[in-house]
Amino acid sequence: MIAALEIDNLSVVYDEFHALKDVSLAVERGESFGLVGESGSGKSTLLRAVAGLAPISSGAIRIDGEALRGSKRSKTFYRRVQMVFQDPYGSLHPRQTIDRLLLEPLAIHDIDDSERRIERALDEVGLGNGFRFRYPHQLSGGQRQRVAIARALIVEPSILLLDEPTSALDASVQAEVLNLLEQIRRDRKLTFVMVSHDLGVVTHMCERLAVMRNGAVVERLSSRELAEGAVHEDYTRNLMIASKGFVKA
Ligand SMILES: Nc1ncnc2c1ncn2[C@@H]1O[C@H](COP(=O)(O)OP(=O)(O)OP(=O)(O)O)[C@@H](O)[C@H]1O
Repeated sequence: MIAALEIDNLSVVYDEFHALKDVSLAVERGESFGLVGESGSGKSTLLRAVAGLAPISSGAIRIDGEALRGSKRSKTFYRRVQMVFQDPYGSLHPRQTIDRLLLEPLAIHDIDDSERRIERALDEVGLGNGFRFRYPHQLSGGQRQRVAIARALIVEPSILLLDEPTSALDASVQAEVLNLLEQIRRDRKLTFVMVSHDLGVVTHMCERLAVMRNGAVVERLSSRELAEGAVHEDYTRNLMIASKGFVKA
């Protein structure tokens, strides 16, 4: 079976600095895959490279078997991968209504049918049509993140890249948004790649994960293995100790 996302020997180099070194991963369709690692280990860079937001120095990224690189990537390629960032304030333009914010990706991808899609997306993230003409500052943090999720979903991607999607939220709101994401993944049969510094969140949401250090993958394991402390690297054990509330290694 063709993997939803295949990353082969991917490297990203900024000037002389190797932010990613020969990273290889395969994520199956419908799977929720986690990326963990200390700050600066390259997790966001990996997501950004898949989304076309970081320059690929060498290696390949395939989505549903289709490999395209650099400027040769088509719009439909990008449409299949959407990203949700940690800080919805940063990703939602403050002077645009929710309606405008949702129309923007539709315009970029030349998608008609905006009325139906906006209604469906808002409904799906638990915000009714009443939110359409509000501005981001008129929403709570959790509601803003729901808008960011709706904005990613509206172009009907097959993969959602989630970069610390709930780290900026209070604990109870965090659980609500994680449950919402899980529901959406099942309903839409989406593939997730999720970055979180919180190992509890990753093991709750993902079946398998990769541990990153200094731009490389140092260990791959299942969430069950992580939860049971069946890890090989001391580095992974240290991440477990550092992650608040996670099983002590
Ligand atoms: N545009 C850029 N130019 C130069 N260096 C960059 C750029 N983007 C990221 N880096 C560097 O690449 C390394 C990896 O950064 P990245 O944001 O991927 O780490 P991360 O694991 O996501 O960290 P965090 O958990 O703190 O978000 C860091 O050392 C960072 O400074």
